Amino acid sequence: CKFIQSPIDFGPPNMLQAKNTLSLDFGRIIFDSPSAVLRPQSPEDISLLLTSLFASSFSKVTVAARGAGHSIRGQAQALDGIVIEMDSIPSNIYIHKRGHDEEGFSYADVSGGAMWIELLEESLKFGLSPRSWTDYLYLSIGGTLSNGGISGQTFKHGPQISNVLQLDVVTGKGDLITCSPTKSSELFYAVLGGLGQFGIITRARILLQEAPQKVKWVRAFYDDFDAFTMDQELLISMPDLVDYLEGFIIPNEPSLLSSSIAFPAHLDSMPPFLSEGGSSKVYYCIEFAVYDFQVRDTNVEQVVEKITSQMSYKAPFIYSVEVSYFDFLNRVSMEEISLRSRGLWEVPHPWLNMFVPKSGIKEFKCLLMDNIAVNEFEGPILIYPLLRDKWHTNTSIVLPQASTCSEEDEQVFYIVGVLQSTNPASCSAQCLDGILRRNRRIVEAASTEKIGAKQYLPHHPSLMHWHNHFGRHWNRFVAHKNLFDPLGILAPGQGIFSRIHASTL
Ligand SMILES: Cc1cc2nc3c(=O)[nH]c(=O)nc-3n(C[C@H](O)[C@H](O)[C@H](O)COP(=O)(O)OP(=O)(O)OC[C@H]3O[C@@H](n4cnc5c(N)ncnc54)[C@H](O)[C@@H]3O)c2cc1C
Repeated sequence: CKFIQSPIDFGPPNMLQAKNTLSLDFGRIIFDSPSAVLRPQSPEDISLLLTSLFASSFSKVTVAARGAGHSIRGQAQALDGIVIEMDSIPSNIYIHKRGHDEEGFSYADVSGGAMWIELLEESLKFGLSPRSWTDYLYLSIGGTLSNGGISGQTFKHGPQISNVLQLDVVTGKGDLITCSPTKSSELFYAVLGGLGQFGIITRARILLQEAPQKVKWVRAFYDDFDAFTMDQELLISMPDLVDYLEGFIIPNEPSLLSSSIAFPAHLDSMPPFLSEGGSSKVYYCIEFAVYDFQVRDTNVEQVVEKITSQMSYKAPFIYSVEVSYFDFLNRVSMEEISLRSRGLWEVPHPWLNMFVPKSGIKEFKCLLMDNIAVNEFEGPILIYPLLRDKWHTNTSIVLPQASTCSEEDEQVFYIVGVLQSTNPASCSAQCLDGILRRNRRIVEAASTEKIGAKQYLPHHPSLMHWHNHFGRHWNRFVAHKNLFDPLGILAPGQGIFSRIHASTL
């Protein structure tokens, strides 16, 4: 890249000509090109840029922080604006291991642009690890904290945004602020799950725990949805025994095989996907794990036996393997390698993720299955329960409102991830557009009071839809925008707020 004249005449020095890759993301659906890219060397570079833009009366330049660019709908893009490549700031991982007679926690200080895989590798050197994960580790710290960060540990430890002790943030005014639950707490909670709207995370302090050596990883199959969800809810009621819980809908055999690449068990005696009458059958799979700390006096086999003896899976279809903790957490990278080798990684991904109240999960499943072509569906469909009290209500993330039922039922809601890939060889632009329209129909139908679902990693077509998405939290979200990024400079790719001139304030 060559240095070019920056779109503002007083910006920091590392402003470069935008590269084509900056208009690309994992979704490959939106391709908005910026005018320039900033590769900061420090948070101060970011602060200088935003201070300059904020002070400029007539600038309409927007700024998007880009972590790993694994968004689906252009959320880290900035049309004609500036993209900040967060990985250009050194990862600077500092691990604090709590001493035996010391109060407090072990934690890691890490740059916002570092990837979770880097943090895992570094913390393991100290026998430590973050508690809460995403399934895929090549995502940036700042990117997932701007959304939520969920995986099979979330029922036990909460999402990644519940496992942060402190943040350094550059606001849309250019102020560089250290915040925590007790210091500048409004900014701290606003930024967590805040879709990049209030500030750029340049450093995060992440809670760590002792890392296990090994993991016992179990998969059990069901052909009955009620039995499947009942067992999932049973497992999340046993956090002393279970360390991780997820689940899948398996629409067809290739879907099972492609989601089993990292699971080194022989699945040769799988249940048949065609019923005797010739119609296709759908299965459900619970995936749970028990961590093996080895040094502790626990027999992991006995723990697994205690759990499985209470489950109602379709016998004999249960499989278990033992893998290292690192391989378990990094399991999706094996799928990435396989998909890349078949040219199926860098393809459009019309993904849809929804939080669904327990009271509406069966109806949502029927809505989904009525709308997808079961035989042709490519990619996993994740579905697993989460517990509401593991999420701080002050953060910006939107959870579903439970409409009816008892207090106990309101505690549980599900994440459903429809993680579809489309192969351009068999799915044209028109076909992709059809899937996006279908997803929108599902969102509309599931957002009614009857199901009461909310999108995770949301994308909405209009301000009115965003208003509905946030519901009773909309006013708080707008108030935070006015406080921390009043000119609407940050994260334009989310499509929530418009950029305004300082002169119109
Ligand atoms: C293969 C794959 C697997 C995934 N698995 C999971 C999963 O298991 N659980 C889960 O919760 N999510 C998952 N995701 C979704 C993922 O968490 C989000 O897409 C996340 O935003 C990706 O992080 P990123 O670094 O790529 O963010 P980007 O796409 O770079 O950015 C996302 C948004 O955050 C903003 N942003 C980026 N960095 C910062 C920062 N430092 N400060 C403030 N704002 C910032 C951007 O401007 C943008 O608006 C997965 C995505 C993929 C592609």
